[in-house]
Amino acid sequence: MYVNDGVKQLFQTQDPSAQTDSHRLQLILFIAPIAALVHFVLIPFFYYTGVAVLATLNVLSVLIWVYGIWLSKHNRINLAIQLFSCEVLLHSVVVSYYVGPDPGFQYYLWAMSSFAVMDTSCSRFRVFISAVMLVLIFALLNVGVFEPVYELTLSEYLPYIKLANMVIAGILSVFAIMIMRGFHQSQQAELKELAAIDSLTGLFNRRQGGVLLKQAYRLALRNQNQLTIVMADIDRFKQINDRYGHSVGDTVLCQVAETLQNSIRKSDALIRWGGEEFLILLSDASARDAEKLLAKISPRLEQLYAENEVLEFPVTLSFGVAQWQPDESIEQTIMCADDALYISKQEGRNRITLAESRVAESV
Ligand SMILES: Nc1nc2c(ncn2[C@@H]2O[C@H](COP(=O)(O)OP(=O)(O)OP(=O)(O)O)[C@@H](O)[C@H]2O)c(=O)[nH]1
Repeated sequence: MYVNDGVKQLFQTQDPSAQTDSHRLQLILFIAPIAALVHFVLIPFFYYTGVAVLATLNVLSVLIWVYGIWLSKHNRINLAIQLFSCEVLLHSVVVSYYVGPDPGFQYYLWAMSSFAVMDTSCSRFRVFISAVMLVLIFALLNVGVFEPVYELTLSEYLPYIKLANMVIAGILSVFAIMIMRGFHQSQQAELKELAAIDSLTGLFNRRQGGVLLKQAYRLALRNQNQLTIVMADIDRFKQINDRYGHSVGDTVLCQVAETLQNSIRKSDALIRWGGEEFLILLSDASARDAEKLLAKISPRLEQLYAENEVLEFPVTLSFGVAQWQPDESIEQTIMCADDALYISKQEGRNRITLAESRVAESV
């Protein structure tokens, strides 16, 4: 698996609309079956309490909620939400008209207002107005704007029905907000990750590299640990791009990144520093330790070339190594590693150069 596979997956789930849809679908798949079940239970209730019109209305409601589930599963979530809003509105008004506000069916309008704002097909203003309308209609029904046409025969159960409706509607409303909270949190986590990761290779990007370098520097300063910086650069990478095209160049970059990643310890950090340049941050390691570690990389790259059917020459890397000295800043160490890398390039590439002044001190 390439190092960047994880990031590719990240990008696949990164489409914000796809993410919103998965959260809205999750919400619908929780709410709609409950709503359909409640309506289903109400069919015999209204039938035996003598309000046949409401029994029929509940049959229609069950069908609407089931159809809404089908629509949602077929990527028509906004239409499903609009349909649910209309159903709840119609149901609340008709039930209040026939039996008044006492059974508390109008509370579903209140819950629906937080659900209706999830319709992303309309402007924010329209969605806001629709949700506020639902709340206003709830308020009107709740104060008893209609004189009930029927008197329910099981009126002694009305307080319990009202209680159940209030609790169910309230929980649905809380659940809707919880889903949106989860969505917001997962988006924040992904944004944080995207800000730190290079999209091609899946390595830390230069921005995050700066943060890691500072952390490692402070730790080394406090604990008097060794710290070594390696600058690595792919040799004649332009030729690879020019000869085989940019996408092969990208693949080579990812393969090199993966080889480097597999060659360092988990406690070390590999950063994509520039186009075809990498920075390796080795904690608790001297320049000599780094040299030994880097010596293992060339054979691994050669092996990669042997397995590659496109490239006609092996990919090689030039390295510059500098061990941090307690009296210098981390920027100075990076500059030394960069100078050492320059020497590697000057001397013919595919080699490791240790920053001169530090080698004697580090052995
Ligand atoms: N495919 C690909 N190419 C890149 C990327 N970033 C930088 N490059 C290319 O890397 C090449 C770097 O070329 P140079 O700076 O001349 O270095 P080089 O050819 O490796 O030569 P030396 O470093 O001197 O060995 C340029 O052609 C850039 O376009 C990338 O993300 N993908």
